[in-house]
Amino acid sequence: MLQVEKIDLHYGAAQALKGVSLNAEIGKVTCLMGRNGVGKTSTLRAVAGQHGISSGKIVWDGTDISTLPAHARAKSGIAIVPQGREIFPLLSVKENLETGYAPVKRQDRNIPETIYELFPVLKDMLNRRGGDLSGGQQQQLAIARALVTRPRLLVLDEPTEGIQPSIIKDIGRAISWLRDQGTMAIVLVEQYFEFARDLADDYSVMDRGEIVLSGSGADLCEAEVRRFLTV
Ligand SMILES: Nc1ncnc2c1ncn2[C@@H]1O[C@H](COP(=O)(O)OP(=O)(O)OP(=O)(O)O)[C@@H](O)[C@H]1O
Repeated sequence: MLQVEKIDLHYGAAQALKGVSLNAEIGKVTCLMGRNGVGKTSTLRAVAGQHGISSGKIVWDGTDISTLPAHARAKSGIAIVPQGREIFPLLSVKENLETGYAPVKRQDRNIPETIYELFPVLKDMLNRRGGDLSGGQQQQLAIARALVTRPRLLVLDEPTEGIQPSIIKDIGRAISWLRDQGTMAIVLVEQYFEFARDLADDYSVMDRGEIVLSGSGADLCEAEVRRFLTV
């Protein structure tokens, strides 16, 4: 289980997160919603170790990981699918997947067949360059690369952004299948309300660096959440 406890995060003198708390449990999807610039990505960066926190703590599987570097967090089973996907355009699809090997033990350095079951298009395109894939295919590749690390905490930053509806459906199905395996906690940052609502076991909404609403997906009140999503 992930426990983010009252974290603050600063960029220089600017405070981006104020006392943010968030939990994510194995076998559940926790959705983090909010407008642009409210601190969703900063929260994920803090969890993945890409940016330090100034106070509070981050506990993963009972261990305080607040000061662990990003590569050590990856080794502890935390994988991030970044906003904008950040795949390597000149590497092939297969090579992009293999970049996920870095944090895993030598004997686990293979591409699990389930990845091709979730995203069959990747199998057909293994030798194509990452940069030649459509935006939706790149998003699937970015998720697949995270799965190669055998995560127990999968963190996704706006996976539907700029993606065509048919692929959004495939991604939604994949997230829900991964949740149902009961082996990983999933934190999903999303601005696409219906997508988040349909997947959320738990949700939190941010505004101006703070969590302003949270609860279980079953109790999510659309009007209340949308108040913090519309500009
Ligand atoms: N590297 C950075 N340096 C300085 N300020 C930053 C940096 N990254 C983000 N910020 C600022 O921190 C605040 C929170 O940004 P963050 O990216 O976490 O928000 P977000 O909710 O993820 O938004 P978006 O959906 O646009 O990614 C914003 O005011 C943003 O301008």
